Amino acid sequence: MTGATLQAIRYQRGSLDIIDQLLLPHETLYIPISTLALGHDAIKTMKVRGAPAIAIVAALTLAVVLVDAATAPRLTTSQGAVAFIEESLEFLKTSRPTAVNLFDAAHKLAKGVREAAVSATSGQEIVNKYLELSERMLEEDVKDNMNIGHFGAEYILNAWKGGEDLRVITHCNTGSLATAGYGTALGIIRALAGQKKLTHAYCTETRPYNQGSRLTAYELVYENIPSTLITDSMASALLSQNTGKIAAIVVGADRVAANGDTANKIGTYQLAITARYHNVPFIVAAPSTSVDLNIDSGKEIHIEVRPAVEVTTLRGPVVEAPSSKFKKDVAGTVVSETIAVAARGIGVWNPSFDVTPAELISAIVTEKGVVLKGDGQQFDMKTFLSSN
Ligand SMILES: CSC[C@@H](O)[C@@H](O)C(=O)COP(=O)(O)O
Repeated sequence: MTGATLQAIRYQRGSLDIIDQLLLPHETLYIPISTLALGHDAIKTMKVRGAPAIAIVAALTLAVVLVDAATAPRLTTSQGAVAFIEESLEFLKTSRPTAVNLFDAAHKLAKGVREAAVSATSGQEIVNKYLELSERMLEEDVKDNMNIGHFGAEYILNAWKGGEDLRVITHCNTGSLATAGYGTALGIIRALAGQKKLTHAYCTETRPYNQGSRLTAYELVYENIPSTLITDSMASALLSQNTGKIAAIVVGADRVAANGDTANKIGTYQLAITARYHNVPFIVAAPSTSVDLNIDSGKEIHIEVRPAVEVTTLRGPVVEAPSSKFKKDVAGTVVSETIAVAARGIGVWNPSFDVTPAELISAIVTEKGVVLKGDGQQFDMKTFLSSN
């Protein structure tokens, strides 16, 4: 392990840079996010992605904009500043619909500045409050992930009866690139590897956007964690050929309903089904900011449907080459190559997420601890979160 994890988000007061994840794994390029439009576009086009990272980039985009515009007439009064913050957050919320973290962060930030406005005498006080709240979110996400890593590793090790050879499978990307740092499901893998308890991690390619092969594989290689890439369709074969060696399938979440139903990257549901068939624990790792207590079940989750081009092509730079060899557009921005992999004219369905029923989930690991099913074989996220 290298010790230092990748930093997808670089922030200091007044400036925000993110790794352009569309260029990974071939190019690690930080791009500045200095306006609401750039922040919105970075989330919508998936230059940054992953539920916690989306929320933090949205929150910090507005922090940067507020520092830049601190002397604007609109921000001089506390009411003007609150109105600007609320409008900006509403705009940022339209970037992607499924991960609840964005909505949770926007709600908490708007509530925080509204409360501050009761006694504030200037717009600057409101801006300062916003900066304090949004910067705290960045710090807390890393801490939360480390706790998820700790609790998840402990849960897997306690449940594992298979001896020294402990392997896990993960899906999509839930690591440093998807969060403020360390990661959720990948944080658990990181914690197991750090304790020298992990023999091997398998990551799925995660079509159509390939977060697994492009991002998770990159993080696993970067961290020197013994690992193997499989295509999504190989998971059942892997489980059947490694009976007694796979300790768990560990995934992240974009939204967990009050009953534990979990929306996560498309393909998660079929992994949960195969985990049940092969009697392997299926573990969801997510911060409490991914839990949506406003919805009783996964039926209420809005699933984002993304452009057909993600399915009909393989995106991303196609050759490993120094940045000078990448195509650039007129503005000098690196442009990804695209390879068509489908017959022209075919119809496409591209839901970005699916919902795994709570019934198929063994445990939900949060920063507050591990949520297990009660006597009725059901999760009660509300009771767990209010009592921990
Ligand atoms: C810690 S990230 C958890 C999830 O957000 C992750 O598994 C996922 O589904 C990401 O989807 P993406 O479409 O890449 O934003």
